Order: sequence, then C-alpha cells, then structure tokens
Amino acid sequence: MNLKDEQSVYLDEVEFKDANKMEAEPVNVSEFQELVKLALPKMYYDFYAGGAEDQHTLEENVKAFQRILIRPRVLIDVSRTDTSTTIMGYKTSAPIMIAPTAMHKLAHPEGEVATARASATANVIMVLSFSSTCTIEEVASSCNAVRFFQLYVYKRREISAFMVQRAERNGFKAIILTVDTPRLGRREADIKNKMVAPQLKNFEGLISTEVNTDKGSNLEAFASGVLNASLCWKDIGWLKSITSLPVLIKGVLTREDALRALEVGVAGIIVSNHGARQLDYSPATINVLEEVVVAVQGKIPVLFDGGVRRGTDIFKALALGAHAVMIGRPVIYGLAAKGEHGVSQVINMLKDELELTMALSGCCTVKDISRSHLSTEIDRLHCRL
Ligand SMILES: Cc1cc2nc3c(=O)[nH]c(=O)nc-3n(C[C@H](O)[C@H](O)[C@H](O)COP(=O)(O)O)c2cc1C
Ligand SMILES: CC(C)CC(=O)C(=O)O
Repeated sequence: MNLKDEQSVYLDEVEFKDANKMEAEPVNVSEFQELVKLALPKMYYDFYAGGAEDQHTLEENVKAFQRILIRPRVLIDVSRTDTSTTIMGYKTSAPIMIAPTAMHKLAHPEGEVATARASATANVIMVLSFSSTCTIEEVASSCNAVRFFQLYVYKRREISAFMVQRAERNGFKAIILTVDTPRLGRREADIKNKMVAPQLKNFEGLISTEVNTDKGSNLEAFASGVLNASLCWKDIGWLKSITSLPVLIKGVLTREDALRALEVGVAGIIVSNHGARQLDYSPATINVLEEVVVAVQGKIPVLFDGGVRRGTDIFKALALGAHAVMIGRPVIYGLAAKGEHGVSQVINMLKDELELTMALSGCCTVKDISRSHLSTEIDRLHCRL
C-alpha cells in the first residue's frame, strides 16, 4: 500500500503540524518518534514518551548504552548469520520481545490487536499489558502467536486472579508480574496535561477505570485507587498457586532482589526500571544488567528492557547476559505512525540492525555474542589501573 494512503487511515484524523515531514520514510526508531511527536495529541505523546520527575533515568537509559563500545572480531566467516533464538522454550526470530505497554488505542484505533498481528508476522513474543485497551480475548483471537500476559495485583486481588484465568484460558504462555509499581511514579507531564485514563474493556463489570479529577493526572488517581501497595515476596507463592503458567517478575534492579527471586522460585527475571516512569534516579537498566546476571548464575533466564533503540543496544544487552530484550516505546511509535505496518517496520529495523551488528562484530548466531565483544566504562577504567 502507498505510504500516504496508509497513513491517511488514521493520521488524517489528528492534527498535522508539519505534513511535509510526515511524508518522510523513517529509517530508524528516533525518526519514528519524531513523526509521532508531530502526529499525536500532546497529552498522549507525553504519556508515551515521558518519564518520572526530572527524567534523569529516562535520559540515562539511552545514554548508558552509548557509553558501551563494541569490540568487533574480524576474519570470521559471517556470510550466514542467524538472529533466531529460544525464549522460555519458544523459538522466535530474534531475541526481541514486545514489552507490555498500556493503552495502545490512544496511539492507534486498532490498539493491541494491530501490535499483536505485527508480532505474529515477525515471529516475536508480545507481552500484553494488564492495562490494554483491547480485551484479552480480542488479542488472543486476532492472530496465532506466542504471547505472555503482564499482571498488576490490584487491591481487589480477585480481579487480578480473574485476569490470570482469562489469560490462561486464552492461550497466553507466561505471567509477567510487574513488581516496581506499588504506586505510580510521578509523571509531571501527565499531571500538567491532566492525563485521562480511558475505560478499559477488560474490566467492564468489574471495576471502573474512569476517574474524573481536575487535580492532575487522572491516571495517577486511578492507579492509586487500585494498585496494591502491600504486595510482597510471599505473594509470589499465592500467584504460583492460582496458575499453572510460569511466573516471571519484571522490575528487578539489584543482585539482592535477583537472589530473592530465585529463592521464591520465579521462572525468569526482567531487569527493568519501567522505562524510567517509576523511580527517577534509579540506575539505567543496562548498567545493572550484569550484576543481576552474575547473581542468577544462569539458573533462570534474565530478560532486559529500557532504552533499547538500536540493534547495537540489543547486541550490548545480549553480551552482558540478557536472554532477550523487550521493546517498549519504539513499538508504540511504530503503531502511532502507521498501525500494524509501523510496528512491523520497527521490529524489522531493529532485527536488521542487530543482524548487521552481529556480522560486523564477527558473530554468526546470538550464542556467539559474548562479554568479550564489549568494552564498558568500568572495563576501560580497569585497563588504566
Ligand atoms: C506508555 C508506556 C506504558 C507502559 N505500561 C506498562 C504496563 O502497563 N505494564 C508494565 O509492566 N510496564 C509498562 N510500561 C513499561 C514497559 O513495559 C517497559 O518496561 C519500558 O517501556 C521499557 O523501556 P523503553 O520504553 O525505553 O523500551 C510502560 C511503558 C510505557 C512507555
Ligand atoms: C495504567 C498504568 C499503571 C500503566 C503503566 O504501567 C504505565 O503507564 O507505565
């Protein structure tokens, strides 16, 4: 389909600030973000792009990657390269997953169904957010793909238990419990914009997700009403008792918590700071990945997210021991710019960049990517001593 026609399906409905710029074909994730900044209503763009408070961690998530250099190896036959891998027993085309992000219909009318279709086409695993705008059933019936389900535990725990049952019944393959959100981080753009939380169809008849307050972020008001701030380690036992699916936890940033996670028997860990939307001045995730990987000693998979914008970033996270990376905002930017096709383009761009990085570094498969392919700031400091 002609790019212009395709965009007009949705983008004609929103105000164009710079129509000429919209004609340009983005060649990387940053250019997708620029397109979307022009196209989306400010309230929604800020919700997607923003982070907590000073947004120090938001910037660091990306910048910390830029301080890590790649040590390429030469004269290796890279005429055949293969980005495929296995994640939690499922074969995928690349060590890339779609991170759970809330409310895709604010980016595109087809919402999570479009994202799911793109993930199926690309053969990468999608994690559906607990706060999705399409229902679990709509997403499950939209295409055939391996999907995981992200969970928040609400004060009314029976609602969360019901969502787990629905995910299980609808063929989702794992539960990813987000553990970094006892309360919502302070997102100042949402406060200023009086961010509105739309009604979420998944919860119809269970709980109202619409909150009306003129005192700031409606989303924050909703979250503080429902999120269970008393959730703790012993509750992992409860979650494991209500599902036969593997339970992973998302939001670990320290070796101490990685060890606790092993003790309570989770099936995997996701090193994540929630895309820097929760605790500002928490570390850039790439800076703590190795600490967690070393603590876990290969006993369970360690996944990673935060600030991945390039194939080189994926390569770096794998070299530091991640099994795979999850992509948050870039997927939303693809979706907002061009729906399902845009999500496919973003995934393919990252996949192609990873494949090229592998070839130029002397790695034919993801297993060939090793710690010795990187030089971190700490490595360089040690060299000087
Ligand atoms: C707009 C937005 C909504 C998000 N919603 C959720 C969510 O519902 N559940 C969750 O566990 N994480 C959520 N996250 C965090 C992502 O899963 C992921 O950790 C983060 O986006 C990764 O960073 P990146 O955006 O730099 O790739 C959200 C992130 C963004 C940007
Ligand atoms: C509805 C929110 C709790 C979703 C979320 O996790 C986020 O916006 O970061």
